[in-house]
Amino acid sequence: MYKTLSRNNYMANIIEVKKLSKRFALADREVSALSDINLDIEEGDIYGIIGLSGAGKSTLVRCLNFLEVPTEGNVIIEGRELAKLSARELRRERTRIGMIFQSYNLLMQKNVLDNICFPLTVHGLPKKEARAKALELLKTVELEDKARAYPAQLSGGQRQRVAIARALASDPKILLCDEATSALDPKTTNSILQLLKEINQKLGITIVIITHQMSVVQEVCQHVAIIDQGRIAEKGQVEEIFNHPKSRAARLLIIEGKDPEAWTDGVSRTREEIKTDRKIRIVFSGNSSYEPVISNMILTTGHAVNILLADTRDVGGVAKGQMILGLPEEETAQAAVISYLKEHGLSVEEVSDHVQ
Ligand SMILES: Nc1ncnc2c1ncn2[C@@H]1O[C@H](COP(=O)(O)OP(=O)(O)OP(=O)(O)O)[C@@H](O)[C@H]1O
Repeated sequence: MYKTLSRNNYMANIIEVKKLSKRFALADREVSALSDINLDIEEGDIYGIIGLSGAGKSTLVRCLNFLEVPTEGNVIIEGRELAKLSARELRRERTRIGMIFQSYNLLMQKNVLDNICFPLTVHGLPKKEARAKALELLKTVELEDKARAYPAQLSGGQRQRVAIARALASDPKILLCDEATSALDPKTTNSILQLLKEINQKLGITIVIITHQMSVVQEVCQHVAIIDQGRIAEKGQVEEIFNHPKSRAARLLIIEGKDPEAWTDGVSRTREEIKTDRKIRIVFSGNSSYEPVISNMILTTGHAVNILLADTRDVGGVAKGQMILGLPEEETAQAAVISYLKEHGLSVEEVSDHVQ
């Protein structure tokens, strides 16, 4: 249960998933949603679980708090084996695990304050105390001025903030987020992710984020597990997996992006222009600023490249992310471009049209 960090310093796993499988029995057949899942999530981590549609993400997140009981295996929360708990103990355990969803799940007939008070009064907290706590939580999510508003009067981002405040009301140790930003535009997504980061740092809550977007994982997660057809394809530190994706699923999610808007408008036009299909992927992992690198490369080598995919962000003046470049036709020009990029500290790998 404990990992040694140094001689006197131990990092505890707050969630352990052991050999977990989940099968659903249908009238005529059985569906295997998850097979042999093993995960260790450290206390204080922001852990991403990413996969394509149907991979098993939602089933896995529901198994983490036994809303869905696994067919085999176990989940251990702070040393307590969920499979061994009575129904009552399980209900108590669940109050320490908050959950938010893509669809917010707010009570539309109640105002914001009452939505947050509801789980508190249900658990017996006097109304006055519940309201005081709900008002505090509204400050945490920066919605003090919306206490009397109804969910229908709020934007998607504001509704998700209310859902977060409600999830925090029972002082959880863990917050599970199931596609919590999938319905939001990029700017609102970012503000919700920053709020989750703040909650993680200030309140010390461990956060598990289920998503199909690598950009979400990159923005906030320290560790990630990639799930493919119900199995863990790859797991580890986000930066390591992003820089060197090995499994088919990781390469699909990272290199092809599955985020079609990330591809530049000129993909088809560019493919005609370059007459060569040779493409490389470069990864910016922190010590280079991408615009000067690419423009300096063109100036120095005299060879142009086509930017087929640019999924880069400026983090405090430092480039993070990736680009896929279409190389010039001539082999000597290709070699010059590749060696320039490598000399300037970028990781370079060849990519094919279809990730295998
Ligand atoms: N209650 C259920 N009964 C039968 N099959 C189910 C049930 N829940 C999920 N499944 C199946 O399990 C597999 C995994 O589904 P799940 O919803 O966990 O995937 P997901 O990665 O969350 O997908 P999405 O991103 O599309 O929501 C799918 O094949 C799905 O059809």
